[in-house]
Amino acid sequence: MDAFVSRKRKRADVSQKPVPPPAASAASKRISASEQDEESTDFKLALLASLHPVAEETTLLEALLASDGSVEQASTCLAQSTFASLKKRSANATTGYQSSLSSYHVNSDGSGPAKKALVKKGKTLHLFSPEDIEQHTPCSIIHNFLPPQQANALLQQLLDEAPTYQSLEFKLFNRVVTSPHTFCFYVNSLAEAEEQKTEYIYDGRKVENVQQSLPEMLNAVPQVEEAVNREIQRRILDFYPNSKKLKYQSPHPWKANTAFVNCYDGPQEHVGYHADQLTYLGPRAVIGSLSLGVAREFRVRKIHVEDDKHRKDDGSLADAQGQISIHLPHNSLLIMHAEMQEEWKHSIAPAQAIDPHPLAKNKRLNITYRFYKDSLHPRYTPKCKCGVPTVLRCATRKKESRGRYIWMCHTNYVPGQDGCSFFQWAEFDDDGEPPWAAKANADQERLAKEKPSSLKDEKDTEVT
Ligand SMILES: O=C(O)CCC(=O)C(=O)O
Ligand SMILES: [Fe+2]
Repeated sequence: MDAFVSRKRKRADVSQKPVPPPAASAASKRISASEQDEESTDFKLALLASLHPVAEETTLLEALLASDGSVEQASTCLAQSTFASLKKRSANATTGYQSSLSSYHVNSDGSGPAKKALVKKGKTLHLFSPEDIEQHTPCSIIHNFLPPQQANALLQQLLDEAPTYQSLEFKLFNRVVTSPHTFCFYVNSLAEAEEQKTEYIYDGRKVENVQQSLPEMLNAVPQVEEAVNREIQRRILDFYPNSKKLKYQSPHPWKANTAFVNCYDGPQEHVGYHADQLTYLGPRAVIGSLSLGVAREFRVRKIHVEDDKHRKDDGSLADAQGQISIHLPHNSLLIMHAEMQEEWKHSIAPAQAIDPHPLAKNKRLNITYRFYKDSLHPRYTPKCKCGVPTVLRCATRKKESRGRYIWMCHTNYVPGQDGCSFFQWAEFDDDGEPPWAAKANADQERLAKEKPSSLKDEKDTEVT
């Protein structure tokens, strides 16, 4: 979500290409430009999707290509319906009907993740069962996760708060465009909320609206942590080469110390394809995502290396594979595993029809529990030439740099300000810790000792 939000705020003139840094080496320039191009296409698609919520993503992409990358021109074509292949989004059946992969002649023998692309370009494969989902995507799912009454109590607390959630507004061609859903950011204590507001940077600036997690959100934390840690271990044993954790994946227990809550009110509210920002999570991050209320489709697609095999005749990058749709019913916990953010993109698709939920009516509430690492606090991460802590990105498109991490200037995202295009390769040890981790941990231990014991208990007592 955070990464998607960043793209939308990036700049009003989205057709403008980012300028490469003057002091960078030629190789670095290529990598930076490639990564930013990829970002800018997704950004443009996200803008177009918010302006034309019923158009298919392939239609948006075609309109963008036909308009030489100009969002304004593509939007005009789409609005006038002059774009020859303008299609309405296909009517998704209401989410939640069971179907089986056997109808696709897929052999799921449980011997690790499926290697071959099983869904063709332009097609959507719908998955419902936990076995199919973990075989063919980097996710696992637990249905009926919380005891039903606990899930309803949590949903009710979020529904009470949802009217205060905000959608982001950004300017496009002198129009104010609104993000196609609302959200709120939560941390586990008031002290942490204060720290987020004063020390952390999002989209190149501080954020004002950080809330303390609701009692039922905190109540669910031990269950979420237990399930996510169990699923991480199972994933490693059953799916990773030699049953070993991935390089850069943390060997330590996963904790849920922050949460983004998204509210999708009605079938058209959605979030476009994105990968979550890794700046405070670090490489190979795991995310626990709890869905409540109306069932919706979570779509995933693999990011492909930019090579001739994946190039279309016009030079643009084709999606060699279609998308996979994971159906997320009320009270399901989806775990996005360590290979997800670097290698795949995800979205919540608009729906033509939904089944109203008895409590939530047309709303879906989603909590993405995340683990912010102390060692990636912005006091430690590199600052760009603008003096702002940088954003962590993973190179995905170029074969020669795929999988490498980069610290980049964040200030591009501040409206009215140009960034400095700073970037620097990011180094991590095998466990995903940056070179300054030992100092950060020592600081943490010192702070914990200095903290009066009344403050140490704060998390347990200050929830109202
Ligand atoms: O609503 C969802 O399930 C996904 C939300 C999401 O992708 C995000 O918060 O980054
Ligand atoms: Fe996301």
